[in-house]
Amino acid sequence: MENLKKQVGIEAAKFVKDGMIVGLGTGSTAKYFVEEIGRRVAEEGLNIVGVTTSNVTFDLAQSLNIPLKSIDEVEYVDLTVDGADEVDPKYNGIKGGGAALLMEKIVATYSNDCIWIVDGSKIVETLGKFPLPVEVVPYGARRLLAKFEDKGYNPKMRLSGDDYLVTDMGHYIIDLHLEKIEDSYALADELDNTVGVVEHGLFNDMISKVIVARETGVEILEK
Ligand SMILES: O=C[C@H](O)[C@H](O)[C@H](O)COP(=O)(O)O
Repeated sequence: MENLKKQVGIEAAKFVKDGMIVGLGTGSTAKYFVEEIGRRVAEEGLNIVGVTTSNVTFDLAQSLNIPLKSIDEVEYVDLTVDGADEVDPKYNGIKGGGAALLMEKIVATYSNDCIWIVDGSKIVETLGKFPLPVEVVPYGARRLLAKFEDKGYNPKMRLSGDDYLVTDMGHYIIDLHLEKIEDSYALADELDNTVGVVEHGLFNDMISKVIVARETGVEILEK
């Protein structure tokens, strides 16, 4: 599995060219992409600026001496490469398994192009088996939990040890165990309009390509 993740990380780095502003994703797959960019900066003199999507990725990129700016210091990002938890045939997906969805979605929103890197197990017919992360403000989080419960969304507060997990942006995560998302656009609209929800892990129409690693080889799926 690690080998598959590494393969797609390295493959995605081939889309990065000199002079680009590059969104650096988060997670166990995106880590290999960031490491490959770090290698190219060090060994090939690749000249890019990275924009990170979490504190973990910031620390990794900084340790690799990748020049960094925050999303507020750039007008746009040329290309963002990130992992995903599930991807459907419309190239919509679920992200946020690692609790980084808010920064990831902000960086993706200002990116001219986004690529996801996944192993074959993440490609699904219908989204929803993977619990959908919803980032919420702490104030009123239990009320929101009850509201989602009433809707039959099977919500669970995400924990870190015995406490609620706190995201890099200081929020909580409620995971919706939906099993099946019939209409990811309708659900995204509903969550976008729910008071107390800061962001959710449905990423609709945000990417151009998925690079998939399987035991049989790497495949690039283009929208
Ligand atoms: O919050 C985390 C991100 O959305 C990750 O990109 C996603 O969870 C996939 O992570 P991994 O590559 O570790 O499966």
